[in-house]
Amino acid sequence: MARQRLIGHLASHLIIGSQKLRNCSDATHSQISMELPPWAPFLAVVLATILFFKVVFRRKGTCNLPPGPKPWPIIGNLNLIGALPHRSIHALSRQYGPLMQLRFGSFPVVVGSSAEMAKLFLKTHDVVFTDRPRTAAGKYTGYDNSTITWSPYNAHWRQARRVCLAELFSARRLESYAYIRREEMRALLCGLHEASGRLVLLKDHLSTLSLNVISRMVLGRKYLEKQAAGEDGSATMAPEEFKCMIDELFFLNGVLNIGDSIPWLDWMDLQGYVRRMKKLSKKFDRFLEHVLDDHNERRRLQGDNFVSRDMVDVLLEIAGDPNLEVKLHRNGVKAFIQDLIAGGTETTAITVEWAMSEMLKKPEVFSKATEELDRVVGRERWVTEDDIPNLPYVEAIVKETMRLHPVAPMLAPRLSREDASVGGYNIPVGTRVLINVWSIGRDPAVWDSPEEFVPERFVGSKIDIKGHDFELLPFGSGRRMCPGYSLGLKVIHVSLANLLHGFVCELPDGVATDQLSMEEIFGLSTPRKFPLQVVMKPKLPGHLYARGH
Ligand code: HEM
Repeated sequence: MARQRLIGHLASHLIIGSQKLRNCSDATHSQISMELPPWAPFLAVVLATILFFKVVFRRKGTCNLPPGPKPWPIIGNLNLIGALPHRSIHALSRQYGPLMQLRFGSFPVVVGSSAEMAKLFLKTHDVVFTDRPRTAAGKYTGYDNSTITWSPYNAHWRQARRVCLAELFSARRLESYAYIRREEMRALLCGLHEASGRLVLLKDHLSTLSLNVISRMVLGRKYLEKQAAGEDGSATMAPEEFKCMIDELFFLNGVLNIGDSIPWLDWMDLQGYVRRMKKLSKKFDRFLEHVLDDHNERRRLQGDNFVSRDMVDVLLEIAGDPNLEVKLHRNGVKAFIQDLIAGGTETTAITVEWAMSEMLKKPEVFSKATEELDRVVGRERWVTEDDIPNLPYVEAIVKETMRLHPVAPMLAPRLSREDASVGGYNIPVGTRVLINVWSIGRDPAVWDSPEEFVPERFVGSKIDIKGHDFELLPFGSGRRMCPGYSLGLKVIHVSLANLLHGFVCELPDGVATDQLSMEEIFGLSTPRKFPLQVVMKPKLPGHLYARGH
C-alpha cells in the first residue's frame, strides 16, 4: 500500500510537473519554443521514466526492513557500538527484537539474536547468506581473501571445504593423528606437574598444547622450538612470539575497522589497524614461506619414495594435481595453512580457560566432575579420548562453557548474495549478517537462570553443539560451519577432563572466588581480559606424572 501511495504520489508529481511546464510554456510559448530543441520533450520523458523506475526499484529492496535504531549520516549506528560489540548489540536487540537492522557507516547490517532467526539465516536461507563481506582483515591478513574464513562464496571456497571434509578432518585422518594428541597431552600434564605449587598462567600451558598438536598435525613438526630450527636456527620463531601473532590475528580479524564501514575514510587508517595487519601478514608470510620451502625440499629429496606425513604435504599434493577444478597457488596453500593453525590454536585454549574460571567460582561443579572421573576412569590412569562418551558431566561442562562464552560471539560475519525475505522482513542483497550466539545463549525464553553456570542443564538433554540445535551454536551451522569442530572438541574434552582428574586447582592466596574477574576482550575470538592465574596441585599417584610414562 505504502509503495502504491508513493508511486501514485510520484506519478502525480511528475504529471503536475509536466503540467507546470505546459502552463509555463503557454505563458512564454514563443520564448521557449525558441530556446528548447525539438528533442527536449522526449528527453524529459526518458528522464522521468528513469527516475520513476529508479524509485520504484529502490523501494522494492529497501521497504519493510527489520526494525532498528535510526542511523546518523556517515557513521550510521557505529556510535552505539562499544568496546564489546556483542554486548552493545545484545542490549539493542532487547529493544528492537530478535531481527534488527543496523547501519555500520555505509553498510546495512542485520542481526539475528534468537534461535529461530539463527535457523532462518543458517539453515532455511543458508545458501543466500553464505558469502563473507570484504574486509581489510580478509585482504591484508587473509592473502587477499584466500583463507577459507574470508573467502567469498565461490569455487575456490567450495573446493577448500571439500578438501577439509575429505582429506584433513575426516575421521580416519584425525584418528591417524591421535598419537600426537596423546603425546602432547602428556607433555601438558607433566609441565603442569613440574610447575605445581607455583602460580601458573593456565592459558600459556593450554595454548602450548594446542599449538603443538596443530603444528605437528599440520606442519609435521614443532617449527616453533629452538631445537627444531634449521642449521642456523634462523627460520623458526619463539613459541611465545608465534602465540602473540595468533592473538593479534584473532584480534585484528574481529575489530570494527572504520575503513570497512566507511570506505572513503579507509586511506586514513584512523585506528591504525591496517598498518598492524600489514605488519602481521609479513611475519606470517615469512614463516609460511619457510614451511613450504622445507616441505618441497623433503618432497624433492625423497623423490618416488615420498609419502605425505602431514596436512601441508596433503595440500601440496592437491595443489600439484593438474585436474584440480580451481588451481591452488602458493598463496592459496599458505592461506589454507594459516587458517588451520589459527583456527586450531586459540579457540581450544580459550574455551578450557573459561571452563576453569567458571568452575573456580562454583567448587561444587569441580567435585561432581571429579566424582564422575574417579568412577569412570579411576585413579590409576589418565583420561583418553575413548573415555569421553562415558563422561556426560564433563561434556555438560563444555557445553555450558560454550553457551556462556562462545569463542566467536557473533560467529564470522556473513553477506547476503541476493534479496531475501526473512521473518517477514526484506533483507536486500549486500546486507551484512551477524548471528549473536552470545545473546542466544542468554535468551531467557530458552534457558532458565541464563546468566548462571549450571552444567546440570545439559545432563540428559538432547541439545548438541554440532550445528543442529540453534539455541547453542558455538561452531556456527550450515555451509560455513566450523570445519575443525571435531578436532577442537577432542582437544577441549580431553584436556579439561585431565586437568580436573589430575590436579586440584586453586586461585592465588588472597584472591577470593568472587573477586575473580570475568571480563573479556573482543575480537574474532573472545578471551579473558585478565589471563587466569592458578596454583595446580597434583592428586594422582606420582608415577603418572613422570615424563615418558
Ligand atoms: C573450540 C574450537 C573451535 C571453535 C569454537 C570454532 C568456532 C568457529 C566458528 C564460530 C566459525 C564461524 C562459523 C560461521 O561463520 O558460521 C569457525 C569457522 C572456521 N573454523 Fe573453527 N572453531 C574451533 C576450532 C577450529 C579448528 C580446530 C580449526 C582448524 C584446525 C578451525 C578452523 C575453522 C575454519 C577454517 C573456519 C572458516 C570456515 C568457513 O568460513 O567456511 N576451527 N570456527
